Amino acid sequence: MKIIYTDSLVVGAGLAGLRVAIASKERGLDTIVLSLIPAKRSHSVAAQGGMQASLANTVSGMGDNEDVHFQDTVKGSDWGCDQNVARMFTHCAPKAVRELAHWGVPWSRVSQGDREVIVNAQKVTLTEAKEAHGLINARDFGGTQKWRTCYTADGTGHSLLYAVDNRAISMGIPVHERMEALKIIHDGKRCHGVIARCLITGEIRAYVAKSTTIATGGYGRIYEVSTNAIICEGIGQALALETGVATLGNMEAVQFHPTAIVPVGILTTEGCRGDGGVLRDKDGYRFMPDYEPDKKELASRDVVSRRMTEHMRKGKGVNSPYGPHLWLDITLLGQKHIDTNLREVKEICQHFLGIDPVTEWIPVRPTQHYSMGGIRTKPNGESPQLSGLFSVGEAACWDMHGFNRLGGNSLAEAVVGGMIIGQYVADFCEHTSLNIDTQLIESFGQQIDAEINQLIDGNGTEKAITLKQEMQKIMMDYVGIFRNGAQLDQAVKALSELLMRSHNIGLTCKKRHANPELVDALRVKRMLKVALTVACGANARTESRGAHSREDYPERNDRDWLNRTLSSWPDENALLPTLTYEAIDVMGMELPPGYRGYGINNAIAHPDTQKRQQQIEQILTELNNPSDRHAKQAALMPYELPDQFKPANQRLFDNVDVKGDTAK
Ligand SMILES: Cc1cc2nc3c(=O)[nH]c(=O)nc-3n(C[C@H](O)[C@H](O)[C@H](O)COP(=O)(O)OP(=O)(O)OC[C@H]3O[C@@H](n4cnc5c(N)ncnc54)[C@H](O)[C@@H]3O)c2cc1C
Repeated sequence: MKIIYTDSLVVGAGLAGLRVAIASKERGLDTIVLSLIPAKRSHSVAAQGGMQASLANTVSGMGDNEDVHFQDTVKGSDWGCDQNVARMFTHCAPKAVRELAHWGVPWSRVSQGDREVIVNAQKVTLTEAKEAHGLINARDFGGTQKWRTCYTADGTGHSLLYAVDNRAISMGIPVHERMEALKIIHDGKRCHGVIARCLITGEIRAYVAKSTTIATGGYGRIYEVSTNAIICEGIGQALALETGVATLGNMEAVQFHPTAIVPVGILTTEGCRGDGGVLRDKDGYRFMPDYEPDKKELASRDVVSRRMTEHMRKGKGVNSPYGPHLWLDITLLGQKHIDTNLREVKEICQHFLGIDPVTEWIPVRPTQHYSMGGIRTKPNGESPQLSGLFSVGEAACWDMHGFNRLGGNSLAEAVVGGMIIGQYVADFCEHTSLNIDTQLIESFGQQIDAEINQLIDGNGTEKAITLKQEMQKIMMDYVGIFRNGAQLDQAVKALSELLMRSHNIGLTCKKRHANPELVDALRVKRMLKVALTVACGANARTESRGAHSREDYPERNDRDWLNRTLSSWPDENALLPTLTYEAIDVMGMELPPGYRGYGINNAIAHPDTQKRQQQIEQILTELNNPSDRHAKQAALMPYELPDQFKPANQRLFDNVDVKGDTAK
């Protein structure tokens, strides 16, 4: 087995992984990136709508800053996030957007003067300031108080990934494509790299490194219908899980996006609603204002997806051969707007539905979209259990999203998280040395060899693709938008049986090199373990928080459940994960639990909430300069950041007293 040594190993060439690799390389470290596919085809490229950062250039973003973005993120998470991390993130997001502009991202820009937009289905004129002309623009997205989502039409992920990958190429960072990481090399305390398999030749290689960063994206494809690319199968999470040491956080927190097209599940961006599109039922009636009078279509995604499902359950969905759906109406935005700002959506509608969204409504239904759960890390991105193992982006539970992430906060997490964690990874590499017994490396390589030999030479009778499809259906039917104990019990039982059956997989094609059947066989067992962490976590969490919605426990229960689920895998033969819980300390919160401002207001309070609220009031009254928001925040909840990111962000209208909504 070939052994390749490096300082900083990054598994995953999406936005998050590449950004960490750039940070390592900038610090002079030898850096290698592994990817299933060419970097520019990573799933980040599919992101449409935009990236949140509180630049406050546009008139509807005036008054925005880190504090407002922080509040939106914490409320969006249904108080499930790590508020320290949300602070690190919101502070650095404007810096990341400007850095990306410097690297060539053609952000949509503000044009001074009047422009007509659609707000709440009405034409409204916005007047952009002369001073803002040419600065980075922002659009409205769900769950935010300000227009904060920076965008390049509806191809934001494409622009970002191309710019970041081009930057990585210009720095000479090697991406080893078609290399699939299958096992983490570790000694129970320290991570030493991965064993990977070349998808073309079948060669098994060891990559041994000072730091190993898992940036493999989400696990959406454990579901039957998902907006995710087909490679988003959760193998990164499985890598960590199979160490038996590293934990996964909040795996039950799975987001359903309100507007994927029916039946195939391709996304139409939240930008459609952000720009003024509305949802209609079978009668053409705009129903969201009845459910959410304040935010309407722009409540956060978990809320809108549930409201849509409720409405369809009342018989208001449009019947189709593929089940009921609702309509997304963007006709009111007009051809020019759609052609310039939503052109990918238009093409998707034309190519996959044969309709023109300029004149016709789009059939949509909530569909699996995002993984809030992932490899649990500390705020510096490192696993609390395995030193040298880092994780970032959708693969990780860093945890800035809690139980629901806001639209536009994920691209931002990938680049901002990559920017910050990249520095911690580089620090780690600079202060550590490679010291590993080569026998340990060989033993992990032999485990993968043995697994492949068993599949090829054994006489198993199960088909990997069948097990995968059964798993995907179980997840869709029983671990979806609305969950209940009876169905979750069924899901756990059925998934465990599938896991048992996966030990008896056999192959029709016995080739060791490029062999999709072998790839599926290696993955499905891992995917099933990931699926079990989701189903078991959901079954155990007897409350509703963010995207985790229990019909039998409809309240958010801060008293008993203000915590993070940690899953680990006890041993190779186990059929269920072990769950433990990490408390979220209310007394350390800058923003104690409260009402989100949308959705149902039914939380059972945590006993410390009132105490912390009083403590905050006390701290604020004792401040010398209560109008200095940086001093205020530092007094309430100081947080760590690498030095270069600490300076305050500057905004065009910093010294202007902004009152209320400036739309006229
Ligand atoms: C259709 C769609 C639209 C979206 N639009 C938006 C948006 O407008 N705004 C927003 O904020 N978010 C959006 N998101 C979410 C956002 O795009 C993703 O969360 C984000 O891009 C994930 O980036 P990442 O770097 O973590 O992972 P990815 O971009 O998924 O990259 C994962 C990488 O890991 C590699 N990999 C995976 N497994 C292995 C393995 N075992 N071995 C080696 N390599 C491996 C892959 O090859 C890939 O390079 C959207 C998501 C979807 C599905």
